[in-house]
Amino acid sequence: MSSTDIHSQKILILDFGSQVTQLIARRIREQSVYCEIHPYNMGLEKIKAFAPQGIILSGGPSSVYDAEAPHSDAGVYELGVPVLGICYGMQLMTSQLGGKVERSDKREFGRAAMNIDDTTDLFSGLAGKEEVWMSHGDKIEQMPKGFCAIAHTDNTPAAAMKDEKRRLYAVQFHPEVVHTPKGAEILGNFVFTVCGCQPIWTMANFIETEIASIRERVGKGKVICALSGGVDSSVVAVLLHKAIGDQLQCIFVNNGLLRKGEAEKVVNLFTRHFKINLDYVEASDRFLDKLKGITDPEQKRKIIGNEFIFLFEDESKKLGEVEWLAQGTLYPDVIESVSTKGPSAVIKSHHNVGGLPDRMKMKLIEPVRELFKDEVRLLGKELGLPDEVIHRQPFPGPGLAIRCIGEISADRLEILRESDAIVLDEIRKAGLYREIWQSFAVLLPVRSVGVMGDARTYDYTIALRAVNSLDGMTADWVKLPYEVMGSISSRIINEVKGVNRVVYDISQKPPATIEWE
Ligand SMILES: Nc1ncnc2c1ncn2[C@@H]1O[C@H](COP(=O)(O)OP(=O)(O)OP(=O)(O)O)[C@@H](O)[C@H]1O
Ligand SMILES: O=c1[nH]c(=O)c2[nH+]cn([C@@H]3O[C@H](COP(=O)(O)O)[C@@H](O)[C@H]3O)c2[nH]1
Ligand SMILES: NC(=O)CC[C@H](N)C(=O)O
Ligand SMILES: [Mg+2]
Repeated sequence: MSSTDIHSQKILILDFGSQVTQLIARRIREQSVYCEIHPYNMGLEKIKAFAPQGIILSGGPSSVYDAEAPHSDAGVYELGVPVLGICYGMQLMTSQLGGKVERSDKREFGRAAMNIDDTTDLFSGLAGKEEVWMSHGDKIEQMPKGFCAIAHTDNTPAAAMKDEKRRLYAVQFHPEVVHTPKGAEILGNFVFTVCGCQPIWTMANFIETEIASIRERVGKGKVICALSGGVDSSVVAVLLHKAIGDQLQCIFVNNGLLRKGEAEKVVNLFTRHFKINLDYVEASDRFLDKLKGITDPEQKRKIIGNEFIFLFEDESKKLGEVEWLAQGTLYPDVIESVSTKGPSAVIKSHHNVGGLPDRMKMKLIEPVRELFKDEVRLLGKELGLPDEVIHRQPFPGPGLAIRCIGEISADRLEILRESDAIVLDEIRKAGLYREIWQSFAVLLPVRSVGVMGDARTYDYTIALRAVNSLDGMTADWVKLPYEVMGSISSRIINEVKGVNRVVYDISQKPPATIEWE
């Protein structure tokens, strides 16, 4: 093991269903302290076993006085570990420790000016007045015994409170959102000053620890990694290669649904630059044959997902006994599967190599399952991956199939692939590529009339989609400059045979989704 055990210090966040709980984790990790989010009802024994240096109770939509209000084990206040309650977390702490919470007649939503009455610990280094973000309709009517207010607003006499002896702290505002400019400092004060953590959770330490743990688990065994050239699987591949060298076998599948030039780029980078064992599997016909005549989006997704599985089974048989499968599972995937919100409706079956291990009976290696996307990007940088890969916009596993609305054929895919290349080229030229979460073309089955060189055309329509998002869960369309839209449109219509019209998709997610299928 490495000299610094990066998990020796950690903060536990108990989630009460706030939309911004993930941001608490982000703000703490950014300060090089490890933390994990768990559901609010995590048992006390489990909490003790986790051995956190501090516990944070998140916000949430409920009111503590409701019959159904979520409660965590009140034993958390007796562990001798500092606790910070945020919004609902403050209200819960108040009610569990004998104070009073009531519905307020003056709700506070948005920015508020907060007067700080005590700058010794939680607000150390802050001015007398700071801007904070409030979002609550309940208020602390009476603080529990032992507590004193350490900040107030015009509306809220106890905007923050503490019981210094028991090291219990609470804030009514949200320090985790950017609209609280000093929020990160406040969380830093809690983590460093109150909990006594050290900033040891760095990417360099992370790599060292992961490499040691991968070596220990895998021994002399072989590992297969499905590599798409996207950030997640690329980072996993390079990390594994550092740990176990030639015991790693990557598999890259050309399913005929890739973007222009993609296959060449991926193969080049990994075989020439990183010298990683890479099986390039040309499977375009196999996928496109199965997709012939299929127009239903879910059917397309299922066919592609299944075909990936069959193909990996075939490939792994060729490699003999392979015990391990590496995946690029990220932390949001993990959090979502344990969220307090309960099972959500299936909107789309995301093609998922996650279906693979059960059937193949392989054991999983998921080195980035603790990380957020931008942390994976930092890791990629630390591992020496080129910027081009690190900042690549996400590309879905089913690829162009779910952007080719209606029937998929080699001809229609070619129209889409060429149009997509133009979109990305123009977006890059305008210097917008990195600022945008995803930008791409969608080929519609709609044909319309045009006139080109005095002749009538009856051709397809391309929809242009560009969205910004933090995590793909919600998204907004990008206000692209008119000139950029103009040049994309005229280049596609002029250069791609079969298209005579370009439209721009101006829908948000929700209610729309990012991909059209
Ligand atoms: N063409 C492919 N060949 C081999 N594996 C693939 C291919 N496409 C997808 N996969 C596998 O499916 C996983 C999920 O794809 P996903 O798009 O979510 O992640 P990614 O491609 O690694 O990163 P990004 O989200 O940035 O595109 C990948 O990590 C990879 O293991
Ligand atoms: O690996 C993937 N396999 C899939 O089947 C898949 N479907 C959507 N996406 C990506 O997920 C994000 C959200 O997409 P939607 O708003 O369309 O659901 C966006 O970033 C999409 O590109 C996928 N990624
Ligand atoms: N953001 C929150 O945690 C809100 C908590 C509580 N429901 C209130 O409105 O006061
Ligand atoms: Mg991808």
